[in-house]
Amino acid sequence: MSKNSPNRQNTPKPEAEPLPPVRNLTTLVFGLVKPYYKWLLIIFAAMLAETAMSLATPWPLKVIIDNVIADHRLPAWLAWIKGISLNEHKMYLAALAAIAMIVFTILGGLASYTNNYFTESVAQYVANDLRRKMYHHLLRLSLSYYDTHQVGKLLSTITSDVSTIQDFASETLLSILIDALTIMGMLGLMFYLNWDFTLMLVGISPFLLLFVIRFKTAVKKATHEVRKDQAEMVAVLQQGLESVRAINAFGRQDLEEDRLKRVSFETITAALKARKVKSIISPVITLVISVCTAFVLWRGANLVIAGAMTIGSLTVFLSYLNKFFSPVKDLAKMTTNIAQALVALERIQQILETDAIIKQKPGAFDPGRLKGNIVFENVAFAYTPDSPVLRDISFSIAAGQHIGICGPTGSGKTTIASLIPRFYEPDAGRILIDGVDIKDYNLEGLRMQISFVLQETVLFYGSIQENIAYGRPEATEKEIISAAQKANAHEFISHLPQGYNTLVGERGLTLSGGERQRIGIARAVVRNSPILILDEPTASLDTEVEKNVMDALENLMKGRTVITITHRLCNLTKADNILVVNDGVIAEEGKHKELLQRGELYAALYHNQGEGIK
Ligand SMILES: Nc1ncnc2c1ncn2[C@@H]1O[C@H](COP(=O)(O)OP(=O)(O)OP(=O)(O)O)[C@@H](O)[C@H]1O
Repeated sequence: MSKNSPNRQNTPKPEAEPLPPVRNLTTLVFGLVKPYYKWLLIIFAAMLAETAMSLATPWPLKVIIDNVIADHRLPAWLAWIKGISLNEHKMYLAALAAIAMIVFTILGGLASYTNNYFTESVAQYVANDLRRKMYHHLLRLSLSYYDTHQVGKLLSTITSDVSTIQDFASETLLSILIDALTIMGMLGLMFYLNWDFTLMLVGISPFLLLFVIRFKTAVKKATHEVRKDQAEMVAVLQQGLESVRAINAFGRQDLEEDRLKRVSFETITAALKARKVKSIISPVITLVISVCTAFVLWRGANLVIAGAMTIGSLTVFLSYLNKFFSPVKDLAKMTTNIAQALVALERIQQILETDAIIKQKPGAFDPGRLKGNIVFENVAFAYTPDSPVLRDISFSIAAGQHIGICGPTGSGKTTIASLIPRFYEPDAGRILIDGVDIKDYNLEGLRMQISFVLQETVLFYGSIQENIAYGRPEATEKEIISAAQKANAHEFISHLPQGYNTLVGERGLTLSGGERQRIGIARAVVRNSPILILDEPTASLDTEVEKNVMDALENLMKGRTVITITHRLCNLTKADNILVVNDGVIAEEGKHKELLQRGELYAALYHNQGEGIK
């Protein structure tokens, strides 16, 4: 069975998810925002301006209360107004305070606009970079990674976790910084207005902070659970929708719905648990705030009566008090967002840190066009350490030879072929092409020399033309048409509504199995690589269609080294050599007739097929 078969993809796989070290998160974040440092500088300047304006807003009120309504001494910076007569200077002051209020608001608004716009830009671009970085990485991982990771969960990280980071960067992060700046500015001004009140506030803050930090750990743990369950849910949905044909065929909609029901309920339970933890923070902080405000009101009233404080100062103080606790409260609420962002970052980091990459040797070189001489020397391989699939495989194929690989199902035929383009690495032994270990070639160059026609040809969404040219995008229209002719596909393509421009693949026109295979063959013709691997290319076709596809394959095979994996032994009668694989070793080797005469495994397989599948 080919590795791309839906059955294999749909088997739920165990998933190990160790958390990455947090120190690497800083490196990740730093690397992500570094390209946008100019925007960050603009954001920072705008943030300072916004904070300054927010701090300045209550001061006109103080001037009105203390210097216009009451007769307090003018502060030094307003002394120049004194020259004007008393009544006039009061009107002057009132107008000035009113204008100042408007100016502060306008400047604050402008700063906030700049802030928001640039922060959103940074967030969008960082999310874009993250998505692309992850996709880039995922597309280059060894196929063994996908044997143990569900695609649905990966999808969930690329979409949901990246959006969490984006929202955090565009909304929460900005607020946290503004809040922190505001708190610092306010503390300074509050000390200036009345230091003993301020000391009291500062005294409470560490307790609040401790409380918030203590809860952050709990919230983060709960958030982790929620995200895990959500990803599980996406995996179930993705698997179900992808297999909708099989589900309908077996009438097992109920089973799939039950699967979703289970994970969906698990998500609810985890989300409610997380909410329970989060909900404690807000009421506790509100209580602390109201106790402080009550104290300031009581003590402030006493001070004003005793003449130790002006009403205007008390008003500014109260307004700051309100403002002081609002960022503190926000910061507490943001604990949740911070926890969510950290969890998302960790999940992203986990993907980016996976080094299940086929390693490129230093000095690996592009082989250029190979002749196609293939040698396996004592190759052993296992997908999982405790169950070896290939044990000691040695064979050689001369350039231009056509060899067949057959054997009972599950004996390791497809695995042998997967090692040649290095989809997986052998655990022992080596593979040479044209006398050089394939590890010495760079991956891209090596893979360029190999074409596949598999049991099912995957069509990508796009035109037939693009699909044929998938393995060599620079192919000309003439080359594409000539390839389609060699693949016996030109005729049916010409009859399609838009010919070579007809859209196929998901949401496009559906082609029959035989038509898809011929597109697959045309694709291999266009790629024109010296090594060709055919893995059961006609297994899913009926005899009539198979003949047509076989003719096309004959055209494709000319002048190339070809490895044909097949159960239909009658397709191997012309092969230069046949390897009969059994239980991870080569049990027999020879030409069709020789193997039949020998009367062992090959002969048994051949006769088991009733010699009929001819
Ligand atoms: N991705 C994988 N992860 C784990 N085990 C795998 C994987 N692919 C194949 N195997 C196992 O390795 C063994 C050999 O599989 P392989 O597909 O190479 O056999 P095959 O001879 O091509 O089988 P078939 O004739 O059914 O296509 C089987 O036992 C199979 O279950």
